[in-house]
Amino acid sequence: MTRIASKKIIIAASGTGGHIYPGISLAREFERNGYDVTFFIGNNETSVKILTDSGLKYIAFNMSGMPRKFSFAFIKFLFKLAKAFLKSFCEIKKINPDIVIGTGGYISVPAIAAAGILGRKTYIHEQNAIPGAANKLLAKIADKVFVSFKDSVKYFKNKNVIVSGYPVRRDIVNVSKDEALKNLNAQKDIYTVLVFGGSLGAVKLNETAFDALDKFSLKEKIQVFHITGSKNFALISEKAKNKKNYFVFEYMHNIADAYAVSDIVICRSGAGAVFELKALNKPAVLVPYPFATDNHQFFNAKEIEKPRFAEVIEEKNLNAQSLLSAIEQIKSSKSYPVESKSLQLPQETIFKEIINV
Ligand SMILES: CC(=O)N[C@H]1[C@@H](OP(=O)(O)OP(=O)(O)OC[C@H]2O[C@@H](n3ccc(=O)[nH]c3=O)[C@H](O)[C@@H]2O)O[C@H](CO)[C@@H](O)[C@@H]1O
Repeated sequence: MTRIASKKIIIAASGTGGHIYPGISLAREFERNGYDVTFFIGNNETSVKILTDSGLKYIAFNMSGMPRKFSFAFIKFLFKLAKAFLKSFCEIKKINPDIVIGTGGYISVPAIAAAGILGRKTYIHEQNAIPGAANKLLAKIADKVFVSFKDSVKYFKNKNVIVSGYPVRRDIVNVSKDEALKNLNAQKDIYTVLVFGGSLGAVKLNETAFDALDKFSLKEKIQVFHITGSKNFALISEKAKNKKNYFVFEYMHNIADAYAVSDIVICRSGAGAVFELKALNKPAVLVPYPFATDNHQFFNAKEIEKPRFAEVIEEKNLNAQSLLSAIEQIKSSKSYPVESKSLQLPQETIFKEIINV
């Protein structure tokens, strides 16, 4: 067993919470073990907002997602990619880590490629049931590939692939309900619903959830925490302004508290949400984002639909009535199976796999 000597690592992650939070979980695990962590992120609003709140060091790159069609925007993207590669190369030489980890988003591509050329150990984590284009490409050069889902091993042929699971943040699993109730100034013993549409929000889900919960509140006393994202925060806040026990947020850095107090969650099925719900054994209504690459959110949702933690509604079938029925179905079902929890968090598994080479 050879131990890696340098106590510095770089984590490249960008774009959405689903890519960045697993990077943060890994960063915390490396920090716990005395490592100095620097993030490479894209300079988009979500990435900067999450990293600033985390207090972790980061370097922002001028990068955005790859346009799907060949166009002027695509040529601009290639230009930015080349610049990001050069910048990654220089920053990796300066910081001098032995390890570079990519947890997704296009920033992983220049970071892992430059690290590979500089002879550093490189690792990637794929969150989704069906891998994205960037990770399929990077798997060809990375030393190891970590995946959340057992079924996604098949997409990485001839590679050193490890099923680690999704590194859910420690605070999400550790927060106590009493503490969370206090932090949110929430009521105890009242049916509590958390609504959110992934890290970027979801307009149709927001509006339909509001209407379904409006009907539900005529039959049941409920309390709602609704995270809207920026696009229709103003609209949902306006609709909810005269409603009792209906709290609207644009974004919640302390979503752990909202999970802890809720009896049911209505959300998209990004890998982050699915594995957080799984870790908490929390019943949910999932509405997969229909335009996710290869419909991966639908397949993510299967992870908790099969053991019946969740009702899944495809967006084409989403309306206030179908959502209300799913909520009522879950509320009346007493027996959601409780999974035994693994004692080792995925970030601990990944840390050990990387360090004990
Ligand atoms: C639209 C899109 O392409 N979404 C993708 C994006 O997910 P996206 O980031 O939208 O959704 P995920 O569910 O994977 O992750 C969201 C994360 O943000 C956190 N959160 C959210 C709202 C909030 O107010 N506070 C907060 O902390 C959640 O707890 C979760 O950890 O990356 C995921 C992982 O690759 C993919 O599965 C998704 O398909």
